[in-house]
Amino acid sequence: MKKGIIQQSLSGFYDVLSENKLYRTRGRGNLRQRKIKPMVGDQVEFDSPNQKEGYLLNVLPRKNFLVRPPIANVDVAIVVTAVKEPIFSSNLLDRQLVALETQQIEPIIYFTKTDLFEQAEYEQFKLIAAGYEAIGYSVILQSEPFEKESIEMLEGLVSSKIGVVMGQTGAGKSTLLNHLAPDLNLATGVISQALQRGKHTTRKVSLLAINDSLIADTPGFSSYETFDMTVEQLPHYFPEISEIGQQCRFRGCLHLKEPECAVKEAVSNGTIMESRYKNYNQFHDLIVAQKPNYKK
Ligand SMILES: Nc1nc2c(ncn2[C@@H]2O[C@H](COP(=O)(O)OP(=O)(O)OP(=O)(O)O)[C@@H](O)[C@H]2O)c(=O)[nH]1
Ligand SMILES: [Zn+2]
Repeated sequence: MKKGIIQQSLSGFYDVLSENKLYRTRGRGNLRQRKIKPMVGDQVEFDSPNQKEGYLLNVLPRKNFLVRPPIANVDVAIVVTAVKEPIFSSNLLDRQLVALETQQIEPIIYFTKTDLFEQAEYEQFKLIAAGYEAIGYSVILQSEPFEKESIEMLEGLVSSKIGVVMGQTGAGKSTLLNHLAPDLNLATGVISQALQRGKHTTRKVSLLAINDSLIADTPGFSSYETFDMTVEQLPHYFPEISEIGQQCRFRGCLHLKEPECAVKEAVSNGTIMESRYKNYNQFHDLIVAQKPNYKK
């Protein structure tokens, strides 16, 4: 029996990376019976009689997983966010950050397309970037497309980790990956050769060996799923609200209409970004609206 990590999944087959070799495996019936659906990033045990193909025997427990993009056991997520084209949406960014917080995945916010800004717009946007940095997130705001400093900073942040690149369609995910690994073709080439198939396609989630990291390239999205959490949980997924909320008068304050709310105070004095608070309120309302269907 061997151990490995699912690198890619396609129509019932799972490509498993194990000691730098790739095996094409299928799930055994016992996985289906146990209603286990293997996903990219899963640590698995498998049998491979002919050193090339095999059977998945077991999926080891996941430390976390994302639904969109579907991937398990991630340490960091590079949230690729265009400042323009597609237009910047703090709402979409905050949704992704909340999803990552629920799974304790460390976000790295990478802002692209700043070159499409006038100088004044760029200066303005710096305030937004600084706002996210103040929350404690790693933020990379490039001034030239994929300049050396930005790429090196990113390399440092993902070093020896399992990561995922996520973001809206057209945000620049593939372009960023190509800059991160100019030898990407080579790396994926090796993998493809072993399986005798063509070049890697980006329509699916798949893990790529980039320097000393494994990074998943994922298809972009244009909308986002509902919130699988309670309104009481939501504040915990906004680190700054969670922290400042400890000073609210009432325990369990949801920072909405309650008096002597430290969070609302922090919004009015500018310590908490207005856009974050607005999005917090909107997510709260969404959770309330979906409550009838909400199952614990
Ligand atoms: N001007 C400018 N264009 C960029 C930048 N980053 C990416 N682009 C362009 O934006 C377009 C979309 O980039 P992709 O890398 O394909 O975007 P993606 O996020 O992978 O998109 P999907 O595959 O649809 O999810 C391409 O034409 C890129 O050349 C940037 O920083 N500045
Ligand atoms: Zn409060």
